[in-house]
Amino acid sequence: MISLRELENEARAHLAPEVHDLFAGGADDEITLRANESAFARIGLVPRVLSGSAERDLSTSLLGRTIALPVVIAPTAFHRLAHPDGEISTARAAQAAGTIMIVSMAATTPVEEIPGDTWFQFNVQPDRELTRYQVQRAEKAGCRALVLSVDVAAFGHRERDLRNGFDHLPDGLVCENMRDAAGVVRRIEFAPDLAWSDLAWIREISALPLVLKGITHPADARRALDHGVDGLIVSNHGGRQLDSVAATIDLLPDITSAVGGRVPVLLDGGVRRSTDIVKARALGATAVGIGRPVLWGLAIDGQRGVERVLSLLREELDRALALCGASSLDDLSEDLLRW
Ligand SMILES: Cc1cc2nc3c(=O)[nH]c(=O)nc-3n(C[C@H](O)[C@H](O)[C@H](O)COP(=O)(O)O)c2cc1C
Ligand SMILES: CCCCCCC(=O)C(=O)O
Repeated sequence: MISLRELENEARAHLAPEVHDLFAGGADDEITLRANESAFARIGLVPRVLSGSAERDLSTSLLGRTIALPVVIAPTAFHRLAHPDGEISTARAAQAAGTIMIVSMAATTPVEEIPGDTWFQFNVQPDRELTRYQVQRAEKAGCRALVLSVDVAAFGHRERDLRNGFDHLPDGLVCENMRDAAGVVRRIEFAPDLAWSDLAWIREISALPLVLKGITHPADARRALDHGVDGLIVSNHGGRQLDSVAATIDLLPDITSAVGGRVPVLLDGGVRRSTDIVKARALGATAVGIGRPVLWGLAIDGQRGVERVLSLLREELDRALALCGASSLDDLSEDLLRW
């Protein structure tokens, strides 16, 4: 397979239809889901030539670490629905590619068993003691940052899942990171009362860097900086929460300009080609996250499938940099774009 698009098509044959829908789907009319990808296509590149960029450096620095390419694994639930080795395979592929995996609170593998350079994503639970336990578990397991999803005041209305009646995991699979201190698997709940003032409490329970995922408004980006967060992820949850949220690549410039380089800004949603990464970098993102492509690779061929996803992006990105006349990601700036 020679592109993420081909992998996406092939994955359909490797998944039960209702699981494919669970992974592929978005909220309501899936306007945001489609917009994420189509917005990238609306931005044109204006490459430079004769710049002598014989060698390209694809690495970037993120929260004190160097990653080999500016692509991280966005947190996605239920990897063992895609492949029996689930999150372990994903993590090994991320490790082989020299990048970070953000482990989901809804992972089907305990965070302690997931190897490599990991961050831990969580939603604050109404039972704050459960959240405290999860966060401390992740820290003890060696995760290097916490990613708090802030776009989950309620659960998105996913009509494909409602139509398919997909409302629980098959026997034998559970959200392993939802176990409480007694080992009981608790249901994921939502906390609409979560507020900026709760960030201080999260700081109290963990010393790890804190990244907010699901920032879309520049005023919220500024507010997050006032609260001392360590990073932001511009995300609309891959179109799975509030439908009609603007495409992330369209939201990015206002956020990076509000942040002014004070903390890293990542973007996820619809990244399927290296030219999408070039556009995000040119608009100030440090790195991008990929969600569904990882699940497609995993469904097709486990660890090797995810490695293929990452190596395709790496090869494409190296070529795109050469064709843009860039030697490193820092050479990508807004003047290479035409809106
Ligand atoms: C099947 C699936 C499960 C997801 N699970 C989570 C999750 O557990 N936590 C979270 O913050 N985001 C979750 N997301 C959202 C992703 O982290 C990410 O924002 C989104 O997938 C990016 O868009 P993309 O799939 O177009 O790359 C999920 C997305 C998908 C498709
Ligand atoms: C009630 C189960 C919630 C799983 C959360 C995973 C997620 O965020 C998603 O988009 O799916």
